[in-house]
Parts: sequence; C-alpha cells; structure tokens
Amino acid sequence: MVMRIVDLRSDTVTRPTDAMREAMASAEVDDDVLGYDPTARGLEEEMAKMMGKEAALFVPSGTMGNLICVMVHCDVRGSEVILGDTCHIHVYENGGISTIGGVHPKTIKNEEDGTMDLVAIEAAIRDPKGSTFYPSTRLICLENTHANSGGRCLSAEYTDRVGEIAKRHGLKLHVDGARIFNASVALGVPVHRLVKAADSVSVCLSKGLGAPIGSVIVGSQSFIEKAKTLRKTLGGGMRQIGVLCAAALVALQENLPKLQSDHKKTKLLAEGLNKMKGIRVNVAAMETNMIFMDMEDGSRLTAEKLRKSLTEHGILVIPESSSRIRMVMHHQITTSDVHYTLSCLQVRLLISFLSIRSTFFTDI
Ligand SMILES: Cc1ncc(COP(=O)(O)O)c(C=O)c1O
Ligand SMILES: C[C@@H](O)[C@H](N)C(=O)O
Repeated sequence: MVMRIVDLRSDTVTRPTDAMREAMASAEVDDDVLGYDPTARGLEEEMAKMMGKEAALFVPSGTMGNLICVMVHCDVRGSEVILGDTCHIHVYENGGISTIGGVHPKTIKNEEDGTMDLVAIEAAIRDPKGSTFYPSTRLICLENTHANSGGRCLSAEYTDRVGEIAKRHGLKLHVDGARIFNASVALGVPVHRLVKAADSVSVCLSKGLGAPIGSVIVGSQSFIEKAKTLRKTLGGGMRQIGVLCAAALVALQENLPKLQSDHKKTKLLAEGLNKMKGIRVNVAAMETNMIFMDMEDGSRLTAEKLRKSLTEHGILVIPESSSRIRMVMHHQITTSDVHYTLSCLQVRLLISFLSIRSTFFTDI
C-alpha cells in the first residue's frame, strides 16, 4: 500500500518539478571553469540584479557559500568573525570557517528573534591596540531568516544598524541569506533592501525556492572574482553547471511566488497544533515557514516517540531536542497534507493523554 508522505523535515527535501527536469535536460551548457557556462551566467546576472549587488557566483551549497564569503573577507591570518551562537555557520557547518578558513569565531548570544544585541556586537570588536594578544575582528555575520530561532526575520533597519557598526570599525558584513526570500515575502520588503548594508550574501536556491542543488553568493565585482578563485580552491569549480542553474531559474520563476502560500500553510498548521492538548507552539513567533512544536512540561511523550509515531502515518519530522520537534513548510506540502498532519497528531496526542489517565486510575 503506497503510504501518503508528508515530508516536514526541512525545506531542503523538495524534489525537482517536471519543469525543472525539462529545463535541466535542455539547458545550454559550457565548461564553467574554463569560462562561463551561459546558463550559469544568466542565473548569476539575475541573482545579482535581484539582490542589488554588482556580481554573483553559483556555488554547490550554502555551506560552501558561507565559507567562501568568510574566507574572502578574512583573508589575513589571525582574523576573527563575530557571529551568533546559534547561527548555522557556527552550529551546522562543521566549524569550517576555523578548520578550513583559519578564522576565529567570536560568538554573541542570538536573541529569540534571531538578532544579536547591537551593544554586544560593538563590545565584541577587538581593540586593534591589543593585536599582540588578540585576533583581529574583520567580519560580522548575520542570518536572515534565522533558522534556529524558528525562521525569524531580521528587519532591513536592524541589518542597516549592524552595517553601520561594521563600517564604523572598518569591518565587513556577511548575511547568510539561505532563506532571505522567505524574509522578504514575510516582511513585504524587497530582498535588495534587506541586504543593502551587506558586503556579501549567500542565498540558497535549494531551500524554499525548491531547486535541487546550489546557492548563489553576491557581492562586489572584486569580491566575486576572489570568491571564484576560492571556489576552485575548495573544489567547487564545476563544469557544465547550466544543468543545475537551469533548474534554479525555473525555481525562481515557479516557486518564489509560492513562498507566501508556504507561510499561510505554516500558520494554518501552527494554529491547529496550538489548539491541541499536550503540545505548545509559539504562534506569535512564527514568521515564515518553520514551526517549533514543544511537548508540554511533564509530558511522557518525547519528541522521538512522537516522531516515530508520526512516521507510521507517513509524516516526517526532525526532533530539535528531547522535547521539541521542528516542522518546515515548502511548496510540495498541500493544505490537505496540513489537515492530514493535524488529524494524525490529534489522535496520537489523545492516545497519549488517555493512556496517562488510565495509568492514573489503575494506580489508585
Ligand atoms: C540558515 C542556513 N544557512 C546555510 C545552510 C547551508 O546550506 P546547505 O545545506 O546547502 O549547505 C542552511 C541549511 O542547509 C541553513 O539553514
Ligand atoms: C539542518 C540544516 O543544515 C538545514 N539547513 C535545515 O534547515 O534543514
């Protein structure tokens, strides 16, 4: 029996659409290391224009995009980057900026809304007079939307303020914009305005946009030239990448307009979950396509038990901790999938509630 699958593990799980596959099959290609693959050039020019930057470069992943940007900005030994303690670069990229980039991380607490306190950022900047002992600060990194805070959006004004601090101290600003389009749609602010203050941005094509592979980094012409060299150094120089970029161009056309509906489906799911006994969802903090669902205090139902039980109904989720499950919306989840998920969860939570009650009575 073919089971219904509702894959809420991440927005990285989408499959290429038929239109993407057709575009991949007929893509015009060339050797991108030896020159420019024409389809890659088209995507890079489109992305640079959308982001309001001089140039862009296709890279195999968001992790490599962030690493290249940090390494280009911090090209002097003993460099330090200020970044959030729960940001993706610090938590999920194997410490690559240090192990490969030789860059020292200086973490600052991420607030619940994904920001870092502006005073704390400025206070973390090393005094150049201390260079005998300390690393030298060269870069500040932000993440918009901020994944570990549940997909919260950073405002353009906040990013501008961080940019002003960076400029005041001769530093650069990088934005990990894996889901910058989600922030743009949620805030109703064009992406180029959100990243105006940034010297570089890494944008994932493979998340909410639904492309099968890749990210694009944007910045000044000279920055992108250095990034291109570093991409090759890291083994990211690829040949006929037009096959991948063609899918990304379709994704921009097809799925960018669907992000708003992803957020609506996320809200529908969150509001439904919030009515259920045994779990808690902070609907007010839900701004884009992510939901953190917390088990009620004292619940004997763990995130892992609930994950297993949901999997039996074809609903795939990832526990964030023993008592928290993350659900991420994307264009291949339908409203009917949302209702199906809510009904399965309702039944499972009722069973858990009744089993506690029955234990309680048998214990008397
Ligand atoms: C905020 C954020 N930045 C960067 C990345 C890295 O992207 P990739 O998985 O393509 O390396 C991810 C997720 O994967 C992410 O959620
Ligand atoms: C886990 C993380 O690397 C990935 N970006 C996700 O959000 O699914």
